[in-house]
Amino acid sequence: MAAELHDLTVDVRTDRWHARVLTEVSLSVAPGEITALVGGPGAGKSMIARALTGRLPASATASGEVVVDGIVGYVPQDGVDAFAPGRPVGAQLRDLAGDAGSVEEACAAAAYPAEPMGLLPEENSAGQIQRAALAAALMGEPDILVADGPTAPLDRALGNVVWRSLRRYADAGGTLLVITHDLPLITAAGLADRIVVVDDGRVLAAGTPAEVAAVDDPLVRMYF
Ligand SMILES: Nc1ncnc2c1ncn2[C@@H]1O[C@H](COP(=O)(O)OP(=O)(O)OP(=O)(O)O)[C@@H](O)[C@H]1O
Repeated sequence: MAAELHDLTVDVRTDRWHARVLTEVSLSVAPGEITALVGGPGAGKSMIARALTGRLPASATASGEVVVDGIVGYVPQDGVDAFAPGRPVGAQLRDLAGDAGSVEEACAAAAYPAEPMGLLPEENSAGQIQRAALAAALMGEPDILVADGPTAPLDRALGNVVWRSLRRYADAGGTLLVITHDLPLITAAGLADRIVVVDDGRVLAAGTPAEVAAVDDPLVRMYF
């Protein structure tokens, strides 16, 4: 099932400030593909992920359209946010799964080891809790998975394991949007089917890696 944004504009307004954080963002994420969402700090990547998963902040007002059909899984930028505080991760994963088999399967896919399961979410390291959050998201058997930096706190070896799992998820028909700074790695490995580049809340380029690499824009070229 596809996930789409049509002309999404998002403003955030707090007591302290007001800003337009997304401007007329349109994008489409297709089943069976890995779509990599890239951009610099503050470009609007997480806001796009939050819009697709119905998690825009309360301070946000949005116009445009979000089209998402099916079960949506979400890996937050900080894996801790996928869990309630004060209860061991393993217990929370078991609550989600209902049976131990699927916990093991999801943890293996997310490369989340057994050792930190007895720890609270906030006691897991950044790289551990991010993998636990991916396991939790996979356990929901989502049609659409939006993962905000699932490999960001991982080293290359573990990152490769997680990327291979994400590839398997897409190959099985899943619709996958991944926010990542691993673009050189995943394009070299042929892992990204489509790339969306954002800057300052706007889509600068979108298409296959070859199409995006050919875009004549200095900001886009910096990624290749
Ligand atoms: N809850 C919020 N309230 C107000 N503004 C926010 C909120 N969350 C993000 N922003 C602002 O929205 C803009 C886009 O932020 P976003 O988190 O989407 O960036 P990003 O591309 O994911 O960046 P990074 O790579 O640093 O995580 C930024 O200017 C940020 O300061």
